[in-house]
Amino acid sequence: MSTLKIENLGKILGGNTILDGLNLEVEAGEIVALLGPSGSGKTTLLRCISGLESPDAGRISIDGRVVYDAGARVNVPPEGRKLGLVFQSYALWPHKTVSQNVAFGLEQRKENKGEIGRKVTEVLEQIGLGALGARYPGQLSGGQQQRVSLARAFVTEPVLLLLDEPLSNLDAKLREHARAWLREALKASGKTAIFVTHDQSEAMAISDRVAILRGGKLAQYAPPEQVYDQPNSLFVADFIGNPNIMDAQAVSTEGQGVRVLVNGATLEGVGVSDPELGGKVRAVIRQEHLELGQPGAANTFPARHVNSVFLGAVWEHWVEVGADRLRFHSPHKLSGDLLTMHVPREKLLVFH
Ligand SMILES: Nc1ncnc2c1ncn2[C@@H]1O[C@H](COP(=O)(O)OP(=O)(O)OP(=O)(O)O)[C@@H](O)[C@H]1O
Repeated sequence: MSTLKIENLGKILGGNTILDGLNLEVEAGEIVALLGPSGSGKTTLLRCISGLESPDAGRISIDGRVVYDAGARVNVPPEGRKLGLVFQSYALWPHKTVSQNVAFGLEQRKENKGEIGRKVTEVLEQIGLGALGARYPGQLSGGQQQRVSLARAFVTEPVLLLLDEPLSNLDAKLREHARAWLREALKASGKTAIFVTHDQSEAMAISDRVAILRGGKLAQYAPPEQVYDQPNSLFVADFIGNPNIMDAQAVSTEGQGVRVLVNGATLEGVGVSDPELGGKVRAVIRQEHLELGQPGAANTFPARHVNSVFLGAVWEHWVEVGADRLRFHSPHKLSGDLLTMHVPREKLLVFH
């Protein structure tokens, strides 16, 4: 049984369709990232799951219980959905200590005082804040405050955690550490979690599956490696990882393989969506799959070197091929104007 099941969810706001018959299932213990362009409906979806927003159509079940059903007029309020919410702003009480902040949800439920103390100590230990229970939020770093907000969500033993851009208030360096820590903490707790992020690497680093939204629908829902290596559409290929994209023409096909004409060169690639022979297609090459090749070798094409920038660990090089500018990385500086570029045939993705 899935911990979260969303069926045909619809939401209209200000006359616009924001969620458009969306379906999504999250298994127990799974971490799912909601990723998509601005305005694709990520926050609205999270708010509908939480009960803070009411959908207009469809059904939401949490842990096997229907919490929203448009047809049956079921709409369980947020506090009845057994959720843990973690906000971007942390939303901590400034005048309460860390322990008091974490205890708050349990006190609201009128749990036994001794039991509350035990649970708070346990969750603070678990989340690496054991020594900081007596401090006030103002005496903590951003990363520590984020941990408190997570501890506060954990302590109520929710069946599902909803996190709204949980790391976006941290500076870049802290954020990189925090994403590894957040995945570890969620996995150690065994909790099911769904989070919204604008950051692709964060989505991929933390989640088991990425749900990519486009116009209120699911564009692709798959593990991070699959979304990256096997995007199911040009939209997903382009959205994830900022790849090189060129106009091309499909010349012939053989099974999944497709031969394309790109800027005068004939290359072999993988057809993701059925290309029409002679028709216009788009050829996608990720930056790390483009490399220098030997003139005359298979799947190579000539290019003119136009620019290079040093990024520390690697050089980023820009080359021109016909009207296209392509980007690739290498550990070396480039010499020479005219280059031969190579792309392995399984790394050239062709979209209709
Ligand atoms: N109260 C509202 N009334 C009308 N339109 C709204 C309202 N709230 C949100 N919208 C619109 O709904 C769409 C989806 O918004 P939502 O915040 O869910 O997207 P998002 O994917 O989270 O975007 P972002 O990445 O920018 O946070 C946007 O076009 C937004 O302008």
